[in-house]
Amino acid sequence: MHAIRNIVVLTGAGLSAESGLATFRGPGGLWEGHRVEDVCTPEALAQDPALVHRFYDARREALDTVEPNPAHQALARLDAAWAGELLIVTQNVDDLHERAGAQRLLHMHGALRSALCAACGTRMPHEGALPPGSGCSACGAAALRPDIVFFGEMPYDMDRIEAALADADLFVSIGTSGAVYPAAGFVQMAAHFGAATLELNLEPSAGSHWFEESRLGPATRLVPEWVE
Ligand SMILES: CC(C)NC(=O)[C@H](Cc1c[nH]c2ccccc12)NC(=O)[C@H](CCCC/N=C(/NCCC(=O)O)S[C@H]1O[C@H](COP(=O)(O)OP(=O)(O)OC[C@H]2O[C@@H](n3cnc4c(N)ncnc43)[C@H](O)[C@@H]2O)[C@@H](O)[C@H]1O)NC(=O)OCc1ccccc1
Repeated sequence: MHAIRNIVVLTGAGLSAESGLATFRGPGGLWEGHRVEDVCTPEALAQDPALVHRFYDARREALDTVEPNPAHQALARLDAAWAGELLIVTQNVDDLHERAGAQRLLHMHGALRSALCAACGTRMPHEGALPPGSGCSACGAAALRPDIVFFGEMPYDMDRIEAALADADLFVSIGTSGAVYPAAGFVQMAAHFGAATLELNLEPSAGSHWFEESRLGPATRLVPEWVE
């Protein structure tokens, strides 16, 4: 096996589960009987902006009640120590990666601590509740929305992600069910360009068969073991 220099790590809700944040497809999924698809689409935002804004206000507020766990901390240590290329691509909208100290990180599905102007496209840090019709400081339009990539919307930084996958020697997927695209297709892309592929997950995922190796167990055990 060729030397590992360039690593891409993909993370999902399972990474933050042991910090106390609900996953999407675990028991009692995220939202008061709402399917995520019902509150996480442009149509839902158009139909019932108050519901969608309240959904993300509640998740933003919950961030103050949780802490990064040993899996987040291990990835931050790897980020600080790894001399080669490393890119942590998270599907998570929580801020636990960066609170653990991760730097080489991108949120492909947006972030709770950010707001997006639907009129001019400006993204800006945001704390606290975000009522519908909040004004954009860049263009003045009353068009701020949660800075979240909804279903049917293009994820952020796909060019950077695809370039990193094409150069990767190792692709590692942690705490994701492999149910949502384009993230679920990254393992195939990385393998196509010759990367070794490793999955760390509590249970087999929809994409496990694409990985050369799958280790099953809680992220707080598997990730520090893998990093050390
Ligand atoms: C449902 C699915 C079939 N639908 C899609 O994939 C759609 C449509 C689609 C596109 N291409 C396709 C191809 C085929 C089929 C469908 C599609 N994709 C999209 O709409 C995407 C955008 C999707 C992004 C939606 N936003 C999210 N999040 C933000 C919101 C929010 O967070 O509220 S997705 C959201 O759901 C996904 C949930 O998955 P996971 O994170 O994996 O969580 P889950 O609960 O499912 O699983 C947890 C896992 O962890 C494990 N686990 C649990 N505890 C632990 C533990 N303790 N330790 C370790 N592991 C653990 C469990 O075993 C489990 O496996 C994440 O991506 C998450 O971000 N956009 C797009 O395609 O745009 C088009 C386009 C293209 C070009 C140009 C313009 C437009």
